[in-house]
Amino acid sequence: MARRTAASSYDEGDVRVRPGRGSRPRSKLRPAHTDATPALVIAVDRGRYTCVLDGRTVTAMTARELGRKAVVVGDRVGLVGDVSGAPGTLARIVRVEERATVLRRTADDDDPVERIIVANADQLMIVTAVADPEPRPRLIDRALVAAFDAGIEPLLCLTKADLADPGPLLAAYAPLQVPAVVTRLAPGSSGADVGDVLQHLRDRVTVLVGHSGVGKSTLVNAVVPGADRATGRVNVVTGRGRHTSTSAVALALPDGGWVIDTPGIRSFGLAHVDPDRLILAFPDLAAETEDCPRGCTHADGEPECGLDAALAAGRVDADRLASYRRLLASRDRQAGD
Ligand SMILES: Nc1nc2c(ncn2[C@@H]2O[C@H](COP(=O)(O)OP(=O)(O)OP(=O)(O)O)[C@@H](O)[C@H]2O)c(=O)[nH]1
Ligand SMILES: [Zn+2]
Repeated sequence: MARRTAASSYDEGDVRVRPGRGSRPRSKLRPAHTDATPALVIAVDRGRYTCVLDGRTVTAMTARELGRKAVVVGDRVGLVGDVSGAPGTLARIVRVEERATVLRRTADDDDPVERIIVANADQLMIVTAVADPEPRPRLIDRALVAAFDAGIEPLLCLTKADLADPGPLLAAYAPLQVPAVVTRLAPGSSGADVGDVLQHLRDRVTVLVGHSGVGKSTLVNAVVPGADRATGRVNVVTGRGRHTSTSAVALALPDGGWVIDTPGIRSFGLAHVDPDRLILAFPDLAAETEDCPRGCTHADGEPECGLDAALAAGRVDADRLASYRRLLASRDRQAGD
């Protein structure tokens, strides 16, 4: 029985399982690799992991003892072997630290499995153009739900404010009290005037999501000098679309913090989202659900939902409740909708 427990913990990929204070012989367990060097995974490409430690870049592969556990961008790992980063060297990842947050990408036609794409992000920047392409509020809603569910703080970024007034979109999201920033093309330049975006990014690990053409690469180039993310829809050299890579990559911000660009995310799987968890992101509303019937989803039309009583009594704001319920309902829509 005890053996099964241990084996299943290993299946979870937790290679840091330690013997319970000398109660079992050490030799039966994996080496603890107390000498492993801590590093951060910033890119993944065909079984090779780009890691940074002490400001240098080291290429690594996963050690066999990790089993099938996936290592993703943002993971904090332990490295052994040659960690010099010298050309041609390859270190080994022997452990993956417990993840504070995980962001999942929904299953789609190309890949039927829902996968973790980024670990340990603390902010999700949802990039939307105010025009060209037109905003897609349902996608914004779904990204917000994914963020709230993952315990990652959302940040709304409205780009191309030189083309249209961001006011209506800001107003539409105001009841959710999500922080928002606005960017535009800097006059006479192809670069973005990123305004106060930087101050929201400093010292944080921010994942960027947004559909094609919203100006995500333009934004990354403006906040990470030298990032050299390709902009524009088509690669002029190859003539092909430039979606050659679908994996995330972390880029260091000059003043501390990371931005993680995610070319692969088209939408989020929300089927797993639990209403009891989502409402925790709305403490004012959550306080009104204590007397809800068991199993109440707090959705529109739920009999005797405490939120309706609170609304009738004027204890909650009607726009905020409507926004919350709209987000809740976005779980039931098609992923790409
Ligand atoms: N007018 C205006 N155009 C912008 C702005 N930001 C980006 N663009 C333009 O919008 C187009 C798309 O920008 P990208 O940065 O490549 O967009 P992206 O989101 O990275 O697109 P994908 O890589 O396809 O996902 C480019 O032609 C940019 O020059 C802006 O603030 N205002
Ligand atoms: Zn309820």
